[in-house]
Amino acid sequence: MTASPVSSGAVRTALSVNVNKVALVRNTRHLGIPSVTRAAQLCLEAGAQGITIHPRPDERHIRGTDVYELAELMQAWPRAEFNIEGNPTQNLMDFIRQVRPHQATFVPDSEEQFTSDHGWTFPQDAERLRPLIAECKALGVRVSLFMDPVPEQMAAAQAVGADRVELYTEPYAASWGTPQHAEQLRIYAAAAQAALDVGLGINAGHDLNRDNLPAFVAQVPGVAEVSIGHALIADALELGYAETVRGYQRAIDAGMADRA
Ligand SMILES: CC(=O)[C@@H](O)[C@H](O)COP(=O)(O)O
Ligand SMILES: NCC(=O)COP(=O)(O)O
Repeated sequence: MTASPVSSGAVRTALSVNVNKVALVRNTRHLGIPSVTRAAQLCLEAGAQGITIHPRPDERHIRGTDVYELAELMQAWPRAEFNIEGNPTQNLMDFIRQVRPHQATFVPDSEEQFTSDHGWTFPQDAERLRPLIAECKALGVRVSLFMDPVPEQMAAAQAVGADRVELYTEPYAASWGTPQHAEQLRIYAAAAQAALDVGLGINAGHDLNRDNLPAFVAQVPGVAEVSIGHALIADALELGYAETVRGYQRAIDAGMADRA
């Protein structure tokens, strides 16, 4: 599913479900359950507009086999998007070359990193990213750069060839329910506007959930995609995938209804 990154008010925020944590549970036994492809299928049937994975080099959750099995599954869902995240200086590019997903999200994680916790930094990262971005785009794969919400960094992200930025939203999520929430929204809105102003699309992710999602979608302009995994899969353990995805869709719809 694509969205225009320019007319922020017209952008429909797509939900891309990250199934990393289904794989994490699956990997604790040699039984193949819970199935990652079944989880993706059920989420897509319930209305998710995409599936996201982050095949880390240590295969702590998503394994190489998952990448190819999900790519095959996505063939049956031509209106949905496949988003593969990773560090392009590690193992990501081989998957991109072989699978050609709709989107590659470049994340500057080290191999042993506990989870993603920061974005790229310019100008330091520009020259090593530029050829890798160009290769993805030559393969017809959209490139999104995982970024901290720093307005001054957005022009450099565009200049290196990115199509979109994914705003790293843990600081926003951590502010939920605190006096800092309003200020965090202003920070992310300014970063998103700076990205829109240079023609970048806006994605967002990390620690988003049903509670903090509506305000983010309402107050941060032009969010084309949210990729959500940890909290959504946790909710699905209680509610099931279908009801959970519908709940997250309602949260997005509520945010869009409140857009200025
Ligand atoms: C980039 C990001 O914020 C997440 O998509 C990432 O996939 C989280 O990785 P873990 O699921 O390994 O914590
Ligand atoms: N890019 C963010 C993502 O895919 C999932 O992050 P989280 O919801 O697991 O924190």
